[in-house]
Amino acid sequence: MAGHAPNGPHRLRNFVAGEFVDGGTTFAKASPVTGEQVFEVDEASRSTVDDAVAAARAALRGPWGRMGERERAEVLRRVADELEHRFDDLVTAEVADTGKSIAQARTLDIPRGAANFRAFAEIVATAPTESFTTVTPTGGRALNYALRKPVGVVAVIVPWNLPLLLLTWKVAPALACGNAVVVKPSEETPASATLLAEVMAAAGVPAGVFNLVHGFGPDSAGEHLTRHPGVDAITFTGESATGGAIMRAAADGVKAVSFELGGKNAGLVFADADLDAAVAGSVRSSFTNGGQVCLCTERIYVQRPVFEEFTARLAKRAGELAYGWPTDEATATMPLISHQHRAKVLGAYQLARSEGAEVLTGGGTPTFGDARDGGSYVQPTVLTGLGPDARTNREEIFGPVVHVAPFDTEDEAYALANGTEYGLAATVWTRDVRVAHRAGARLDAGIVWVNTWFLRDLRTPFGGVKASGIGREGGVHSLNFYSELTNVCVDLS
Ligand SMILES: NC(=O)c1ccc[n+]([C@@H]2O[C@H](COP(=O)([O-])OP(=O)(O)OC[C@H]3O[C@@H](n4cnc5c(N)ncnc54)[C@H](O)[C@@H]3O)[C@@H](O)[C@H]2O)c1
Ligand SMILES: O=C/C=C/C=C(\O)C(=O)O
Repeated sequence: MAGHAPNGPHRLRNFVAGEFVDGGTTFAKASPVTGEQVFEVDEASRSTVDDAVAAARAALRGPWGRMGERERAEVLRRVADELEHRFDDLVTAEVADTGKSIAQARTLDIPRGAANFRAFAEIVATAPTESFTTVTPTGGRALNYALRKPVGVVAVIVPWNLPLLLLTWKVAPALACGNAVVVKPSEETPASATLLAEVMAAAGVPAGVFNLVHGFGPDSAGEHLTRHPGVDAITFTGESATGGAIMRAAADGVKAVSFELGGKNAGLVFADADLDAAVAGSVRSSFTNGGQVCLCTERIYVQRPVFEEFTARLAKRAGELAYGWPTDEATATMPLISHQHRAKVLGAYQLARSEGAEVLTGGGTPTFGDARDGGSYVQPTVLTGLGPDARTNREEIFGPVVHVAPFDTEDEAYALANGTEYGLAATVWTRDVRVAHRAGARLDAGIVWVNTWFLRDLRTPFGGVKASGIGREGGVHSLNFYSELTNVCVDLS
């Protein structure tokens, strides 16, 4: 990001009321690839968070608050244009923060940023509201219709795995509905969010509509923001335990929350499946982004007649995933986000062994003989041999690891898949259309993919059941969270 004034090389500031501002203290952001510092980040103090919330409130009283839906949609399209204009800078920022491959950042993360703004420009401009004609007690008529109004100041708190994608997935509908936002990206991924602030300014988004505060969770910008009395609603993506902490913080102000949380997602491979597609799809669903996608598969259940073949092929493919620098086009792996997260994932590998798992491939760390040995890499890992009650099969690991086990009947497959506290996504591989539809009905998950994974239509409901979330975002569901409906009842008699 060198040379992009006003941030300057390696220094990432907060963005409040249309200006980049210091935080008082700074923290270091390290590269997951080498462990070396890549950015110095200004941590927002409590008073910076106060200023950001006040700026957002003021913006609601300004021109932004008087714009109609179509005008806001036009602003969103300009933001998308500007994101595309800054495409290469955003790719560089995302790769620097996460160590993900440049090929993935170019094809998934950054294009989805612009797509989120274009999608919600369209959705907000076309979504209808309800209207009912009512018979009054005297036999006359009354007309009811609902008006969408902004919720107000929305706090947006997001994690580090798909930084720009997940941030814009919330900012775009929040702005589409006329809110002002204060966003707090993960302390691990401050860079693309800082560029988004520059994009907002360049696209002519009025000052104060988009504010950015950097920092950590507890006793830092995250907690200051979620406890702030000036915040009207909180939208959060991250771990289920953090969701609990934020819910407690939100309780005092009785703030609306929308939560997209953790997962322990199952893949089901039926014996009639196209096995080539099931293997290739399961490699994607287990190892994309280093397994650091909330939707990633960490448990695969395979119908017994194809269990041996599927498992051998999956393990072979996992062992062949190419290491490389993020800039190498062929790179298919990536480091975990930090040494701390790597310690957690290696602890899970160790736990699996102590529970009696057989390690079919991986299970440790690679060595490179170069600067990457200072990074946070682990080997893609395939495990087998554990029962459904093993902690390895119940607790989210959030790394490139999957456990494979056999099943016999369809009923057993659903019981195994549903046997965790989580319920975000499931992936089903079958050629039987009846099984496909039954799986959709029987799986306790917010999203069921059949013969595919992570295929997204931004109009569809997205979220999790059980510990995987509260509420749905996507399409009109996002509009429902980011706006308040006022029902107007006019007696016509
Ligand atoms: N369901 C989904 O759509 C989805 C998407 C992506 C990631 N995730 C989940 O996110 C997790 C990985 O991300 P992570 O490690 O960054 O999650 P995390 O919960 O540790 O952190 C997420 C964000 O919350 C902030 N935070 C932490 N504690 C806070 C507090 N007490 N108050 C306010 N803010 C606080 C962090 O600084 C960060 O910005 C995994 O569990 C993954 O499944 C879920
Ligand atoms: O890591 C979680 C990925 C979430 C993906 C989305 O929120 C999305 O595709 O909109």
